[in-house]
Amino acid sequence: MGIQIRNVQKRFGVVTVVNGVSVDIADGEFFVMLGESGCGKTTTLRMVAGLELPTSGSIHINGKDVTFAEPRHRDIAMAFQDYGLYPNMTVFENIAFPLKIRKVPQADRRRKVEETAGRLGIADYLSRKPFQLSGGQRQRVSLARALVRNPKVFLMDEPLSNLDAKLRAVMRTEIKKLVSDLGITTIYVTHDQIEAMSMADRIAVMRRGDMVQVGSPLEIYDRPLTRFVADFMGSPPMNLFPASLKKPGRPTCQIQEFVDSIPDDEQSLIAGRLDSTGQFSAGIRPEHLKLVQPGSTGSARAVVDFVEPLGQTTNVYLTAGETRFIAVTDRCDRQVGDVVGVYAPPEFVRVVAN
Ligand SMILES: Nc1ncnc2c1ncn2[C@@H]1O[C@H](COP(=O)(O)OP(=O)(O)OP(=O)(O)O)[C@@H](O)[C@H]1O
Repeated sequence: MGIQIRNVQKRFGVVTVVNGVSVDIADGEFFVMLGESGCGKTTTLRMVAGLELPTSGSIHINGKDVTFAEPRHRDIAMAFQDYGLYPNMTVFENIAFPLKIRKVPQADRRRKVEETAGRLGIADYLSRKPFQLSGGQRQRVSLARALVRNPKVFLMDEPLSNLDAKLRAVMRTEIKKLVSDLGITTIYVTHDQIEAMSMADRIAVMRRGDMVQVGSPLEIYDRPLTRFVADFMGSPPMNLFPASLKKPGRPTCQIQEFVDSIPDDEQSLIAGRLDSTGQFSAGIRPEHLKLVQPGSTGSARAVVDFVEPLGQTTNVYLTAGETRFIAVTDRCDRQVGDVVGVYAPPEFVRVVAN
C-alpha cells in the first residue's frame, strides 16, 4: 500500500525534467520532496496527481496502477500555493463542493463540513466569502476542502509559501499533526529546508530531475551524501573542506587536523565517494566545531574574522590560512582578530562526495 513510484521519467520535448525517479512511500507517511526551483519536484507531484503523464515508468497508489488514470480515479486530494477558492461561494460552499459533486446527501455534507472546519479552526467563518478572510484563513479553507472527503493520499505543493514567517511556522505544525492524526499518506513539495526538516518522516532532496538522497530529516542532516545536500540542509550550512586520498588510509585535507583521526567507519566511505580526480570533501557542521586554546592537541589554528551574536547562539566566522569556515557556539566573548584553536571532534567529521 502507500505510493510506489518506479523509474518515472518526464520529458517535455527534448528536455528531461524528471530523470527516472523511484521511491516507495509508506502508508501514512509524510514524504517531502525538497529542492531548488526547477528541479522537477512539482512535475513529479503532478504525475502522482494525474495532472501530467509520465514519459515512462509507473505509479501505484494503494496497490492500484494509476500511471495513466484520470486524477478523479486516484482518491487523492491536493492543495497548492494559490488557494484556488471559488470567490463567489461562501466558506461552507467551498468546503462542501467536493462532496456536492460526489452527490453526498445534504445532511452528511453539513456534518462533514462542520467537522473538518472545526479541525482547522475555521468553524466561525463558514458564512463568509474568501475575500473576507486573511491569507492564513484562506489556506485553512483550502486544506479543509481537500480533506473533507477523507482522501487516502494528500498532495501539497508549497501550500504555505504565501503566508508570513510566523504563520508558516504555526501552520506547518498544524498540518503535520492533522495529517498524521488522520493517517493520510502525504507528499509535500517545498524548497524550504526548515519546513522539510520539521514536517517530514522522510525527505527526498531533488536536483536536476533526480532524487539525490532520500532519508529521515536527521539522517540527511547528519550524513549528507553530496556537497549539494550538505549545503542545502542547515543554516549556516555544513563546512566543506577539499580533501583527497593520495595514500590508502590517510586522507589529506586543507585543514589536516580535521581528518587526522576520523573513525574507520567514516574512512571506509572515502573510496566510494571520490570524484574522478580522487577528491572528496571533509564536512563538519558549524555547531560541532569547538573553540579551544590555540595549540591544544588536535586543534587547528584560526583567526576570528567576524562575530555574529544571535542571542541563543553566536556565529563565529573563521579563517585558517586561505580557508574560511564557520563555528556556531554558545554566547561567547570572542573578538575579531582573536587567534583561536578549532577542534573538530572526529566522530562528527563526514566524508562527502563532491
Ligand atoms: N509544461 C511544460 N513544458 C515544458 N517545460 C516544463 C513544463 N513544466 C515544467 N517544465 C520545466 O521542467 C522543469 C521542472 O519544473 P518543476 O515545476 O517540476 O520544478 P520545481 O522543482 O517544482 O520548481 P518550482 O519550485 O519553481 O515549482 C523546469 O525547468 C520547468 O521549466
